[in-house]
Amino acid sequence: MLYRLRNDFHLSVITLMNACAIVGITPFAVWRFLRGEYWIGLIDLGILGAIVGATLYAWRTHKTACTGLFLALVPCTGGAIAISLTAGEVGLFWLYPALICSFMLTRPLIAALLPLGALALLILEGSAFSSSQQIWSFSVTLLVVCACTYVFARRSEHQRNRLKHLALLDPLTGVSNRRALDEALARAVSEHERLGTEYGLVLADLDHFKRVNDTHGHHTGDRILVDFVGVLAFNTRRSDQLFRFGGEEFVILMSGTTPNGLQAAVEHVQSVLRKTLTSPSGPVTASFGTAILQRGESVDHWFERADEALYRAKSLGRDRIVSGDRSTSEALS
Ligand SMILES: Nc1nc2c(ncn2[C@@H]2O[C@H](COP(=O)(O)OP(=O)(O)OP(=O)(O)O)[C@@H](O)[C@H]2O)c(=O)[nH]1
Repeated sequence: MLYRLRNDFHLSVITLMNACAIVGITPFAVWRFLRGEYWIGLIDLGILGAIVGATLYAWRTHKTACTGLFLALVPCTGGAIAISLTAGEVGLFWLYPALICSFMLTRPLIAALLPLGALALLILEGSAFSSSQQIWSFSVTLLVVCACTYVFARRSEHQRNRLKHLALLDPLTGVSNRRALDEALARAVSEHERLGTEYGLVLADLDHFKRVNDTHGHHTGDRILVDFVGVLAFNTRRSDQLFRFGGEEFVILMSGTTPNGLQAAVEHVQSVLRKTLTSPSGPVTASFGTAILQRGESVDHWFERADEALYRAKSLGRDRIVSGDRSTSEALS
């Protein structure tokens, strides 16, 4: 539970809003009932019920984007409109917290349009305002708050996306990192189980890379890693996904592939590497371990088979492809 709260920004905002709603709206609902204002008390309870229900839905289904939109639209904006129409000008103040919550729950543009739409509706209906001066001052303050919050929300959305991007990319080669690989492998296994999509895994590791680093320095090593990634990326399909697993080891996740297709794809990459990848002292080669995802197989077992195949490719002399799908070790040079 704590893990999900820490790692899912939208779920944490929805849960926080739920907690604030319970603490903030319940006393108002009780107070309204005690004063005999049953309609407003019922609206408060309706808002509370919608927020609690939507929060439970988000926790169960992981559908935080549509839950956020629902919360911004129905309990926040709809609730603020209902309170304003029932309670008059004192209810108008609820549009401000509704506005702030909408920006936390959904995309900035939608969040900006919701309070403006609510304001237009309330002005047209007219009963919530006591004078035209009040309409002007309320409209101007709401517009100012809306514009400032929009700018702030756009900036923080941009920064959040950038952080997410950086957290999943390897800074040297620009390909996805190990964290992204873990997510992609879990997705592949689940899709294989649900839809039967075939997946192939390729572990590619540069041969004697330590020697290259020791002889020519880390700058040359880095350049070779970048060239290696270029060959892997440009000689596989656009639908194939490339990851840096660590050091000089990379992973290619291929979808919709058969054992023969996987073998042919890796042979093609290997032949291009043999012709193009060089260090100042000569060609640089790579070893490959491959494995096709089997029915009912876990991520760990699938990865282990490809890793063992790579280990065999290294011990058989390097610069070769070994498949982890065959019961007997088969090495192709
Ligand atoms: N330049 C550079 N070197 C790296 C980077 N990450 C890991 N390495 C180096 O990669 C080398 C890996 O060495 P080993 O694990 O012994 O592998 P190897 O020398 O390629 O030997 P085999 O894999 O058995 O063929 C080490 O020297 C690491 O320092 C990096 O980002 N840049």
